[in-house]
Amino acid sequence: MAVKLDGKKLSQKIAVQLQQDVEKLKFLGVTPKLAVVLVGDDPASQVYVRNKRRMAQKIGIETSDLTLPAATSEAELLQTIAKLNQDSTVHGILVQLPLPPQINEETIIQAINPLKDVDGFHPYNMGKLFMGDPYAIPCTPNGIMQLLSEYRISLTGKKVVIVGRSKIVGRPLAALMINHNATVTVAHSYTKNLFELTRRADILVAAVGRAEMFTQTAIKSGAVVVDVGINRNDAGKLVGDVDQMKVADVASYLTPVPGGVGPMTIAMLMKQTVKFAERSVKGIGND
Ligand SMILES: NC(=O)C1=CN([C@@H]2O[C@H](COP(=O)(O)OP(=O)(O)OC[C@H]3O[C@@H](n4cnc5c(N)ncnc54)[C@H](OP(=O)(O)O)[C@@H]3O)[C@@H](O)[C@H]2O)C=CC1
Ligand SMILES: Nc1nc(=O)c2c([nH]1)NC[C@@H]1CN(c3ccc(C(=O)N[C@@H](CCC(=O)O)C(=O)O)cc3)C=[N+]21
Ligand SMILES: [Mg+2]
Repeated sequence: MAVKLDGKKLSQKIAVQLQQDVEKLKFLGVTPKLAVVLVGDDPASQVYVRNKRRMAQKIGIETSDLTLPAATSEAELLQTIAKLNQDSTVHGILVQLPLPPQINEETIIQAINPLKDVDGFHPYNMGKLFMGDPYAIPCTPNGIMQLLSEYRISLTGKKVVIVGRSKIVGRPLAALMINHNATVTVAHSYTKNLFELTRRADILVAAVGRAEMFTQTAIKSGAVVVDVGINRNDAGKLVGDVDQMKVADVASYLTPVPGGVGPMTIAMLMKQTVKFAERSVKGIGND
């Protein structure tokens, strides 16, 4: 049976550390503040907003949630971002993706001050990441790396297959894992013979968004399996991209859904916000 990579447990441990960092900041007169902009009502984004609010409260981070109607124009959203960029009490800005079709995602991401870009999606931050010198690391990839590290799973020399090439998960994770000396292959909807490829992976990351599409036939015996997917199955239950029951028999380590990558994403979002707040105070923080 695979060992569970317990993201919920690790995220709680990180929250305790962050609580202390926030206390220090408050002593110096600074309260870390994260602004989250949600346009419309994407279901995965709503789960994110809810869980994020809960953890921020626990740590002592102030959050301001701006929910705009699905019909919001690009110009209106740009105005909202400009205000947040100018507001010196706001340390982190997150615009939830996907955005409605009338809004160009690239235009919006580029409008966020890269120094407040907690997601790390701005081309400046993506560029820094790909050059091996990140300023802000995207939260889901960062959470996966922290979780592997916690369980002493090394990336050096490992064959990694990432299924999915989105800007939220697949692309930045590939960059991070290259930076950590893994040999990385990124698969997507045009990949041929997908399971032949995934069966060769020492570490498989599933980030597709299709309920339980990976079964034991997709996995090498003893592989580490990271399930990023958040889907509803036919019964309305929250499930990942991996058939957990079947894969647990062949994998060495496996992230559960829920309780794996999701809580780590939120913990990394909190950590990045605190880091940005620390950088705004002279003399504390690492860089
Ligand atoms: N746990 C967490 O913290 C997070 C979870 N998620 C979840 O992870 C999943 C993926 O999210 P996200 O990256 O935003 O999704 P996107 O929809 O942006 O990307 C999905 C990727 O999967 C690829 N793909 C689709 N179908 C197949 C297929 N049959 N075979 C191989 N590849 C395929 C697509 O290929 P192509 O590029 O060719 O279209 C694309 O690259 C979702 O379930 C989402 O809810 C997302 C973010 C955080
Ligand atoms: N700009 C942007 N950045 C993102 O990082 C981003 C985004 N937009 N849009 C939506 C996706 C999705 N996402 C999730 C994060 C945490 C959980 C999460 O908390 N999951 C819990 C769910 C527990 C539950 O409530 O049942 C778990 O897996 O245990 C889910 C989904 C971040 N995303
Ligand atoms: Mg769009």
